[in-house]
Amino acid sequence: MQILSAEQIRTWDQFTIQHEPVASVDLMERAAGKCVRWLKEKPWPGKKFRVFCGKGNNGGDGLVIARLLLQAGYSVSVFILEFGKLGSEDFQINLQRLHELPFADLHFIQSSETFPVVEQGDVLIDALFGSGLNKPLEGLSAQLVQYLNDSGATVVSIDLPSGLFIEKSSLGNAVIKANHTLTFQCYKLCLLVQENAPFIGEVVVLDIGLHPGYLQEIVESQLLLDEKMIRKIFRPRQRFAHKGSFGHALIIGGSYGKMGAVVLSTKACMYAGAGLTTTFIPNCGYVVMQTSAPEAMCLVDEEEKHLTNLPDDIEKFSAIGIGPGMGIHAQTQHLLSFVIRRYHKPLVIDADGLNCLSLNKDWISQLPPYSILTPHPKEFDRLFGEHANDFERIQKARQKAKEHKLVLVLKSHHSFIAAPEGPCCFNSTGNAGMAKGGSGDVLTGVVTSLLAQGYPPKDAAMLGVYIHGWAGDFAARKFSMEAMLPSHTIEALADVFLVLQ
Ligand SMILES: NC(=O)C1=CN([C@@H]2O[C@H](COP(=O)(O)OP(=O)(O)OC[C@H]3O[C@@H](n4cnc5c(N)ncnc54)[C@H](O)[C@@H]3O)[C@@H](O)[C@H]2O)[C@@H](O)CC1
Ligand SMILES: Nc1ncnc2c1ncn2[C@@H]1O[C@H](COP(=O)(O)OP(=O)(O)O)[C@@H](O)[C@H]1O
Ligand SMILES: [K+]
Repeated sequence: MQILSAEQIRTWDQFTIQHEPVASVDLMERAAGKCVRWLKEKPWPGKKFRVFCGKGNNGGDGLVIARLLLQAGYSVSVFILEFGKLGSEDFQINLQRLHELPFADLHFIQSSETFPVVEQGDVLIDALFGSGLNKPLEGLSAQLVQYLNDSGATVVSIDLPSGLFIEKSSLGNAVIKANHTLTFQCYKLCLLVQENAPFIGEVVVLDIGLHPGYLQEIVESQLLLDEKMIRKIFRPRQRFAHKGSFGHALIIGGSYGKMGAVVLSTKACMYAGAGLTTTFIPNCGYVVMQTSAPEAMCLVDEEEKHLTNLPDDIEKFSAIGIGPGMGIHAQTQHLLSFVIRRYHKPLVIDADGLNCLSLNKDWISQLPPYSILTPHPKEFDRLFGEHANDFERIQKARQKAKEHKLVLVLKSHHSFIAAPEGPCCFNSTGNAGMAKGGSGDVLTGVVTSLLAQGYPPKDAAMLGVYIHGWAGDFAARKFSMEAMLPSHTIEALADVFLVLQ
């Protein structure tokens, strides 16, 4: 699914109006109709709707929703936030239509004294502002948003939680805290970033039938990964394949007390299909590794507790994943520098591998082209400097991916993948049960495995991130988000591949 800018969404509306063709007010009717259909499917115990409208087209949507709910027999009150300006054309038309209903309960909010009493069981429909927001809310609008947020009632936002910017940070601004966001036609950037988690609640994308022809006219710049895209990347195993067909992966990691990380990566690498997997670990981890991952071969550093010296012939490996649990000892940093100089194919670098890189930033420009780095936001900031918000991080990831020819995976609920070429992607799988130490190590193993199997680096990152989250979703269904472990995510890769076949 494409992720469009506010400007593109406006143009898409206009394109639809022209090419379907459909009158703008009828498109609004259709959009609101979809919202009402969704609302009707829910039980809403109080069944009392309070619709808050601005005077733009988002408010227009609110008026149509109110009318349709009224006609369906629900109890509805409408509150229009008054700015002293005339509403948009479609707003005015729909205000008139609402007035024509004999039983419309309509109010205008002109000051905080006229804020209505809101009860906990009420369902608030937030149609104050949508994609037309042009500055942070202030004055009466901001007060109303605060008032509604404090009410404790369930909030359903139409298109966007009011006050939320689509493409820039809204941190510190007055924004509606929605329980559900019914957004039109496509995902928007603001609904994918971690920092907006308090505002967006459950996101439902409603197909309002915008004209598909428009999508052929635009250059794809950011996508939300979906199963269809993943199936295009995934390559089923050939019948006559042998273990040599699926590459030989090397996982480098571990230190005293952190052997679990490299064990998880190693197992994930095998479960994701690598032909052969070798690990390079400090001596203290030998028994641990051989016992917990007997299918993997084990190379052991002479040093007991941390990594120091690799054998010279690392070029023979089809892919190398480095970092899980390896610590940042000076000798381990040196080992990373050796790998960067000696190995010429793309690397996968995670966790302490990234931390070692942060301590030696000039190595970033020396990384083999198309290496895959998988930082979480803190690791990302250590590498590329402090960022005030997620939008800045995403922008920086795009820039650094191009500048250094890297594939950057910024991990989060919707992990973001930036590559030197082509559209950037957000992931759509995964759940909060994966917010547990070790989940990242599993991802390292999966991506290294796919790289070893010959997937191009960006594909390995996209497929890896997607199936990692998908496996997490299977694990959560089986064990609950609370009790699931990264080990369960590894085992659930089996469920993913069974579906993908
Ligand atoms: N045909 C269309 O264009 C469709 C539009 N739709 C709805 O239209 C919305 C966009 O409508 P609009 O472009 O009219 O914009 P909005 O309704 O989001 O808001 C714009 C209005 O609010 C005012 N405003 C913006 N920022 C403000 C601020 N900080 N403080 C106070 N006032 C502010 C503007 O001056 C304008 O009057 C979408 O979010 C969607 O809900 C849907 O009905 C689908 C079809
Ligand atoms: N709430 C969540 N929703 C979806 N995925 C999540 C969530 N929390 C964590 N994850 C995923 O789990 C992994 C965590 O990685 P990381 O932060 O490196 O953890 P660790 O280093 O402890 O293993 C990432 O791939 C991330 O996308
Ligand atoms: K809204």
